[in-house]
Amino acid sequence: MSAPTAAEEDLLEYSDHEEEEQQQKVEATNTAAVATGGDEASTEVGESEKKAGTYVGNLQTGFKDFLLKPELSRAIVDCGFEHPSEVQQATIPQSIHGTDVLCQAKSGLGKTAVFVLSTLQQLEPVDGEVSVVVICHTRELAYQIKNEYVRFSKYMPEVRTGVFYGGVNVKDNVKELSDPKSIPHIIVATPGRLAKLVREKKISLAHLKHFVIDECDKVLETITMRRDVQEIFRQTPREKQTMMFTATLNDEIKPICRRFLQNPLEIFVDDESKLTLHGLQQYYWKITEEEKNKKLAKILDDLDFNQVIIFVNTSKRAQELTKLLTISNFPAISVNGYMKQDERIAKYQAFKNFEKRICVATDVFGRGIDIERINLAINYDLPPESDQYLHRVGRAGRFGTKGLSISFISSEKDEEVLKNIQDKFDAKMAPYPEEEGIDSATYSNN
Ligand SMILES: Nc1ncnc2c1ncn2[C@@H]1O[C@H](COP(=O)(O)OP(=O)(O)OP(=O)(O)O)[C@@H](O)[C@H]1O
Repeated sequence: MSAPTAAEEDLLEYSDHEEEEQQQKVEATNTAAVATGGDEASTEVGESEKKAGTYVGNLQTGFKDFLLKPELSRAIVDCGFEHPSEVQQATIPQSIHGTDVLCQAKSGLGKTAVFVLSTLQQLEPVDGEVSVVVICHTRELAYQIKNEYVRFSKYMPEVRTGVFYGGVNVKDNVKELSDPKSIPHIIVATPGRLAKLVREKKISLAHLKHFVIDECDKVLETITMRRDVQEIFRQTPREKQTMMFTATLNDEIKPICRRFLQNPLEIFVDDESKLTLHGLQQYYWKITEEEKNKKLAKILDDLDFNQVIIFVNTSKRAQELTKLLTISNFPAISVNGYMKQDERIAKYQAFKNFEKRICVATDVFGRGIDIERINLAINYDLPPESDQYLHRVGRAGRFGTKGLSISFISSEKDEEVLKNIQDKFDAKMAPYPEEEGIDSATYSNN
């Protein structure tokens, strides 16, 4: 097979969900389970898992109980983390010792810190050797994860982290990889660009110790990405730790994940209704397509939001809506697949820095993106499938905070998806109370 051209390579990375979607069928069962070695006859996570709405597990447990390196413990304190969340408590004690992990846990409850802390704890940096690879499905998420590594390795000045994704000049990557003194010990990458660098022997993964896939269901269900991941994986040593994370994991993708894993710790929220975020109020609003702009303006006028993310289903619609909002005096940022990569990252950073309060995005921002001040997520277009809904609304109400989501329902297809969401996730979605409004105290964290 010939190597892909630059344009093809860009296509290998997920941009907007119109490209590839698979309807997923998941059977919900009634246990939140931790199992090892692929044995799904599992043990329960613990009492705290059963309490609806809890995000911090046993408050007696502190990060100090994990006996992390002092330089890591200091960085955790600096980041303001006081207690590990449930998923962190359930996973870190084993993952810091090199156990493989397959982990499904709610959005926004700190899966990133599980693999960042576990890999940094075990890392012994050697010049010229890549020890950790983290793969994720979008460039903005790769950039965000790289920043998490920078934050937590603050007191480990010898550790270098690099980020590689399509849409930027490959020569810059090659330059960084050509000198042992600049080769990153930790690489965060999207699959297309990393596969290219591996294929062209610009990078050696012969010393790799940890292989992580974030949003693993998305990465592995998208055929092009799965092919790239396999190609990369084949270039890594057999003896290594492999970890995978997501909020949604259906029964079809689980066995595919397991092919990469050896005797893993498995953490599943088998009862999908437990994936609903309890700090998040969810509403739907049945309106026509033509009414959407007027109703959106009403929401933006009426609600006292901190930052809002508005999801649409195509890049073209993102651009048009951003333009319309801006001329209507709602200054908005857009992040979508039509933009040049450096512009996309700049907009992401500007929104994260609170330079604008409104962001119109496609599914480029639908998963993983962590912006603390977002307390309102609007589905201007409903996504075509229910898992994606869960990821999108999870951008509001991060780490147990309060938030609000409003979804426009304007077609028969939307009605169908709405029903699936309500059946699957036990989401208590109410009609949007246009007349009486919503008390801002119920969705503000101030
Ligand atoms: N123990 C903790 N204490 C306080 N804040 C935390 C803790 N762990 C994580 N956070 C913060 O919670 C937010 C959400 O974490 P993160 O992005 O890792 O969630 P996630 O589980 O990966 O979500 P998603 O499934 O949406 O990608 C981040 O801002 C992170 O810094």
